[in-house]
Amino acid sequence: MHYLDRVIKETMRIFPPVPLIGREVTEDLKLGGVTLPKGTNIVIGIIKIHRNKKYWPNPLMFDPDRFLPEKTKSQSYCYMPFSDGPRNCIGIKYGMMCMKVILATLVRTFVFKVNKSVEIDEIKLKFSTLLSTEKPLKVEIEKRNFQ
Ligand code: HEM
Repeated sequence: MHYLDRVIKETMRIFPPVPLIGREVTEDLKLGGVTLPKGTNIVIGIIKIHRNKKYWPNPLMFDPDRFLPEKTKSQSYCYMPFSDGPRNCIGIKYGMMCMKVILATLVRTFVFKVNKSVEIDEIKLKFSTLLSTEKPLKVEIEKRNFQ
């Protein structure tokens, strides 16, 4: 389950289900040489942060070991699929638990195959409240044979 945990985290780094969040600036905020006046509406690009090579070397390489316990200490705000701060997701633990149970059940029951693999940088994304792909990604599913 530890490896599955890292696989899910790495998947949500490259493909965060909630790619953007909005906030209102409640007081004048100096940020990188500009001042955002109180009342400004801002969009925080979670997906942009998750794919920024300053924080994630070779960002489009799928590497669950980025989330090994000894490597995760300094990442904090570079990784926030569930947002962060006082209004972050209240369903983090439940959401993680559901994803692990569902994935473990699917992998135990079925074999997943692709005819043609697609590179991560070739996957065109649609940005909305929730992230999705522009075109469906096709996967063949067969019942696993336990004999
Ligand atoms: C993979 C699963 C999930 C992801 C990626 C996710 C992501 C997020 C994100 C990014 C936010 C912050 C939105 C913002 O700041 O504007 C949020 C808020 C929230 N999430 Fe989730 N969520 C997940 C599952 C769940 C589940 C399972 C529940 C409930 C059982 C839940 C309940 C909530 C609630 C109530 C808020 C609003 C919190 C507030 O405004 O104080 N989420 N979620």
